[in-house]
Formats: sequence, structure tokens, C-alpha cells
Amino acid sequence: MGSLITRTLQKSLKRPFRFLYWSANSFNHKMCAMDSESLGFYTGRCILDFPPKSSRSSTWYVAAAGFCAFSSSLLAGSYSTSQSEEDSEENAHDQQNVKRKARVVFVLGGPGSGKGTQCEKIVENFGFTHLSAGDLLRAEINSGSQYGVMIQNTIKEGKIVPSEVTVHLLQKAMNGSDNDKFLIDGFPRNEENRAAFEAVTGIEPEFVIFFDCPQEELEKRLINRNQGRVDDNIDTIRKRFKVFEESTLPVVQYYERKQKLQKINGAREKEEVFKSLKPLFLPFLEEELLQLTKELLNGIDEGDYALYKRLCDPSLTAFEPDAQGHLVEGLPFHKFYLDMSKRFPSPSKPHSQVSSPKITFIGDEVALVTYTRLVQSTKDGVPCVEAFNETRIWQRGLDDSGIAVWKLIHFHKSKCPLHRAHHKSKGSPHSCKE
Ligand SMILES: Nc1ncnc2c1ncn2[C@@H]1O[C@H](COP(=O)(O)OP(=O)(O)OP(=O)(O)O)[C@@H](O)[C@H]1O
Ligand SMILES: O=c1ccn([C@@H]2O[C@H](COP(=O)(O)O)[C@@H](O)[C@H]2O)c(=O)[nH]1
Repeated sequence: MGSLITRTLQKSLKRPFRFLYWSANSFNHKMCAMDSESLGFYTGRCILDFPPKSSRSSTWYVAAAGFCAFSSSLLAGSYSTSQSEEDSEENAHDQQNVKRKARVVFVLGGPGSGKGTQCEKIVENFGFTHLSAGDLLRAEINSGSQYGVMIQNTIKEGKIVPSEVTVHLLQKAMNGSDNDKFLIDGFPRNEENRAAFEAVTGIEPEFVIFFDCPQEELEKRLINRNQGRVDDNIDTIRKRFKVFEESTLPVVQYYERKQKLQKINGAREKEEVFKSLKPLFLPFLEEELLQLTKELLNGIDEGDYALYKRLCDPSLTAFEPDAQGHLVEGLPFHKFYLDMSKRFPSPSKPHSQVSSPKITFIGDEVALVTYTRLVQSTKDGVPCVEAFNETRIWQRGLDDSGIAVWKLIHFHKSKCPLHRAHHKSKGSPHSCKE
């Protein structure tokens, strides 16, 4: 029946779609996520009263019209649509906060496999925000939420909290963050979690990390963890292992079939485990450095010294054509040019573009960004273009508030030789300084 409805809708909409709803009648409350790509329904019994019986009487209740395939943004949580007015306001705030599409990495593994430990290291090195589903649920208990008792009992039993609660908490945390890169640790715990998250947020993970570790090792680690957790006792630990095998492993296998799984041997020393993770995250760092370089060039085009100062180390060194073969130290030399371009703006603002970038890391804290910079502008109404070979060296350090930031510590800029054929052809852009 689910597949039939899904197929019919798919046919009429002619596009992939997903949505999430509850079936609520006086006997039961079910949460369903419908996904046209897998042509199926995912259902799970909901132990909460969603929606509250008083608020709607209809049997089928569209809780979150998450036509996520149509929209690339996060949708407000279906959990909160059925809550009090206060929550509705919060929900509206969630929606206002809808930003660029978030990128997500799921981190899975048995209890005690080192998910939290490794996430901390990834955050330090790769600029992700860590969202532990378990921590969010524990914080919800401590906040005095009306669902606190239910969550506490579920955790004590080693069972899985209903998806709408967890997905709402994750979504709220994502919407409240300035970051767009998230490590979601300990989630999705089961197929229903997975389908609900995708249906509500429209987000599929970039990849999924799975820490593989024998149970004897996990048990030893949990018994010794000593963080006062209600579920770190031998009874609950064994229950959690069972739930992991029965409910979470199928999710791991799902992502393996989708070729999104990164299986990591979690039974090694912490540092060894982290070494295996690094190559997975380097592309994110490369992207960050390229973005930073483009931001800097844009600031130079705009004559924005404040931005230049923010991105550069005060003792920046540089070799560049204007310095006529001398090594320039500090920012004043560059400030002069930026201020001039602000004071005497050229008729058309220059526009820099980065071509053929290459990023090389020297250890964890230094990166070289090498590229050709094409600067377009107009001279006497004629479009012209200049090309420079540039190497910029970025170093990561801590700012005054202890946050890791990249600063430019050196650059080398040289003018590219002219392209003869290009600048001879009439009417096409030519070099500005012939
Ligand atoms: N590679 C490792 N070798 C030895 N001990 C480790 C390793 N990784 C983590 N631990 C320790 O094992 C315990 C559990 O680690 P951690 O809390 O990171 O696991 P987890 O997967 O997040 O657990 P849970 O799912 O229960 O939240 C901690 O005390 C941690 O210090
Ligand atoms: O998505 C989730 C995540 C966690 N839970 C419950 O919390 C405990 C502890 O989780 P950790 O990730 O080990 O901190 C887990 O056993 C579940 O009971 C959940 O229901 N859903």
C-alpha cells in the first residue's frame, strides 16, 4: 500500500520526494517517513502522543511537509510543530535560521568504540561541529523537558529514543550553529532514525564512519569509563550491544551498499585510529583553505584592509613585483596599496579569479596554496586581464579566544609572461600593462 501511494505520487510529481507524517488515531501513533527513491515507507511506533490528541482530530496528519528533494534547506522539525506555542516560535526561529545546506558525516560504532574520542580530534583539526545524539538527549533530560523521564528510561534500558525527538534535537542544534559541517555521532541508530533524518532535513551524509571493535574490548572500555553514566553498567552495556547488532548494524550495512561506508579499525591506540581518519577529512581542509584564499583576493579587489588584516599574520613576508625584488615584511606595504585603491578607485573594480589551484600540507599546521590568479579589469573602457603565479603559505594557530584559525604568513607573487596569440587577437581581452 505504501509503495503504491509512493509510486502514484512519484508519477504525478515526476520528481523524487520525501515526506514525514504521523498516523494518529485513538489506538496508536505511528511515525512514517516516505521516500520515493526507495519506494517505501519507514514506520516506527511512537511512544509519545504525537500530535497531541487535542490539537488535531484527523487520522492522517501531515506533520512535516518535508518535500526535501524540492528544497535544499533544512526544514523545521516536525516534533516541534505539534508542541506548545513557545515551541512554535522556536520552530519559526529554526526556519529563519535555514542557511546553506549542511554537510554531514555520520559516526557509528558499537558502544565504547571511540566515537566521542575521535570526534573531538576531528573537530580540533578539521573545523567540524560535533553533535553527539546521546549528549543531546542527556542535555534534554537535564533541561527538565517533559520528555526527560521517557528519555532517561529509554537510555537506562539501552533502547532507542523515538526518531522525532532525536531528529528535532539534531536539527535544532544544526540550525543554531554557524558552521555548515557536522559530525553526527551515535546516530542514526536504526533504519527509522535514518529515514526520518533524511526525510526531515533532506540531507544525505557525505560518508559514514564505522569504528569496528570486538565486544570484549568495548566492554572493558565502558566499565572503565567512569563518567557516571546511567548506562555504563554491565546489564545495560549488554542490552546496548544487542540493540547495536539488531538495529544499528543494518544501517551500517545500508551505507556499505551505498558505498558511503568508511570502516575503521577502532581496536588500536587512539592516535593510530586518528591517523586513519585524517585522509578522509583532508578534502574539507583543502576546500576551507581555497575559500580563505578567494576571500583574501576578493578583499584585495575591494581594497578592504580590515579583512586583509584579519586574515594575515602581522609579520607577513612577501615577494611581489611591486617590491622590486625585495622581501617585504609586515602589513604597512600592502596597506598602502589597499588604501590607494579605496581612495582612487579605478573605473571598474578588478576581479580576481583563481585558476588551477594546488594545495600541499606541511605537517598539520601549514599549507601551501599555489595557483594562477587572473585579474580582470578595464583600462580606458577596454577589458584587460593580467595573470600572476602566486604561492600563499597559511599557518594554523590559536586566536585570542583559543579558537584555531588560519593566517597568511608568506606569499610569493610573480607576473606570468604574456600569451602572444591571445593579446594580438583584436577585440579580445589583453594585458593591462603592455
Ligand atoms: N582507541 C582507544 N583505545 C583505548 N581506549 C579508548 C580508545 N578510544 C576511546 N577509548 C576510551 O574508551 C571509552 C569510551 O570511548 P568513547 O566515549 O569515545 O566511546 P563512544 O563510542 O563515544 O561511546 P558511547 O557510544 O557509549 O558514547 C573512553 O573512556 C575512552 O577514553
Ligand atoms: O540517536 C540516538 C542516540 C542515543 N540514544 C540513546 O542514548 C544512549 C547513549 O547514547 P551514546 O551515543 O552511547 O551516548 C543510547 O544507548 C540510546 O539509549 C538514542 O536513543 N538515539
